[in-house]
Amino acid sequence: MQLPTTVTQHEMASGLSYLKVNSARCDATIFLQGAQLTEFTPKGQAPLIWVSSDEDYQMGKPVRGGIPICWPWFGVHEKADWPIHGVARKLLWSLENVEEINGDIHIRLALPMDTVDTTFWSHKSSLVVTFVLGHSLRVDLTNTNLGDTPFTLTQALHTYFPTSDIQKTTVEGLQGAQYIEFGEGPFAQNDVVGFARETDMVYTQAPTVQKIHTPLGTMMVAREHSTSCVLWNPWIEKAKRLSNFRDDEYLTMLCLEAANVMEDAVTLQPNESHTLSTILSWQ
Ligand SMILES: O=P(O)(O)OC[C@H]1O[C@H](O)[C@H](O)[C@@H](O)[C@@H]1O
Repeated sequence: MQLPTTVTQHEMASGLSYLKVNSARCDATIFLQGAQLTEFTPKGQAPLIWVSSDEDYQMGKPVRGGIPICWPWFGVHEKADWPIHGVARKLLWSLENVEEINGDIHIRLALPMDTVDTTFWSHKSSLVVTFVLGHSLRVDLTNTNLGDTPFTLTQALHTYFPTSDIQKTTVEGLQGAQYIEFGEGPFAQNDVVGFARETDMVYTQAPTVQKIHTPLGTMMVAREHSTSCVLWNPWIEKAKRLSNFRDDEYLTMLCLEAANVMEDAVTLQPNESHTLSTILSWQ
């Protein structure tokens, strides 16, 4: 495949391959494993995406940060020994297309379905992700039913955002939504959300745009074809148990994840497609 001059492919000593984008509009990094974006920095602005400084980029392990793709289920499966957040984030995706369109770089990857363990997903389907990298970042995750029976899945674009101080960080735009936390709820979200403890809220009926206010600036987070999202910060105790996560890093990150979970799960009839999208930028 002929890459535009602004996109280069590299390999780490661990064997992980990644694409590097250095365009007039942004710098970005996307790993083929998990189709996981780990860097997006609009030109002249601060990084919009967080990755742990403890990350060691190993094969078979999702990177702690960036945008892990959770598919074909989000969170802990009802079969307790199945992997949390599904299987797509650990598998090698194939690079389908890279092109520059009106100054934006479009990168498309697909999950080769013959690499998905049929214990976990046996439906005839396709899963494709497209990153549109410009002054902002757009991620489109498209599922298509290629079989002759319907199926249902849950999923999320599990985006890690930076902050310089979680205690001075708020999320605006969830007011009016309902949330479940630690198996309890639904509760009504009436106010702007702050952080003072472990946070693991699954929102439904969520407005489509949130603003994350941090001392670094305000980030805009929009979703399409999604009425659910997840807000997460592990706080002190859970931070100690997480892989590739320094004990004090809960102070400098949060996740706000575009999702299709709970009543927002996706059911696709034969030949039907669904695209979950998230659009991210500094305000
Ligand atoms: O450590 P991971 O498997 O990447 O999961 C990290 C986190 O993802 C989501 O935000 C879940 O709601 C959390 O409960 C989970 O701890």
